[in-house]
Amino acid sequence: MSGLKVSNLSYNYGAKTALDDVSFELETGTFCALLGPNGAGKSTLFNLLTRLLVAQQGHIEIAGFDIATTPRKALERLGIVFQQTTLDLDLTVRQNLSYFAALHGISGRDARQRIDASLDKLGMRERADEKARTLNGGHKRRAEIARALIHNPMVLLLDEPTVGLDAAARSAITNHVHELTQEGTTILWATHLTDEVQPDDRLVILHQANVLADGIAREISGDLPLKDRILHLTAVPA
Ligand SMILES: Nc1ncnc2c1ncn2[C@@H]1O[C@H](COP(=O)(O)OP(=O)(O)OP(=O)(O)O)[C@@H](O)[C@H]1O
Repeated sequence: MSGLKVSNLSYNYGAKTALDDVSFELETGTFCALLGPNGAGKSTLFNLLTRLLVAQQGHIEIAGFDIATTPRKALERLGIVFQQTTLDLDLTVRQNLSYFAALHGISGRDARQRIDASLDKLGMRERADEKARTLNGGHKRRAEIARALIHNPMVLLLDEPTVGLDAAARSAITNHVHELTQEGTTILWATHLTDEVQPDDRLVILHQANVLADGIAREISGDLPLKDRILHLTAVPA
């Protein structure tokens, strides 16, 4: 079954083409890294996937629902972690998640159970009653990812979720997010850091509005380290 399907997607800002006939499809439970240098079109793609922008050409299906013709059904199945932190720093982790659950019409015991389950998935249950302000950067991100899981999305988008974090925090987060695929969650992880891509990950490389490569990371790398392969493909440091 298809988790996320992007077909012939194009988007222009006036004369500037940000995406040009972009297509890829992720089976349910796939972890896909979306790699691209600055300006490749990653933010535009994410804005189209979340319907902040409306596609001028092409189609997007989330868990089988077309975002243009069945937007509510499609967006209900989508979770998103933005690049900038959106936690309320004066609330505890649990309060942040409760607020989000309420926005989705989830309350009472159901909300408590979902919050605990989401925090467990990110190894954050013991931090539930700490104020978001007191968390380090890695734990803040983990709390945000847990929050994005409360409504059990089938597809989770993460926009450069590890920016500014140290190597240990980055690795903890990438490992937790990889584990989510075991329950069938489809992940699209935008990054410009090749060391966040694991050899068995699906990898889509975006460059100058086009899909430059799409496949399993180890196969795209071939006999070169991934960083060098991308340099070779784009002639731009990744
Ligand atoms: N509002 C806009 N008006 C005009 N051009 C834009 C606008 N937003 C983005 N662009 C251009 O579209 C192209 C793709 O931009 P986009 O932000 O999607 O890339 P990106 O891969 O997300 O880059 P970054 O990592 O720097 O955010 C770039 O050339 C950018 O300059």
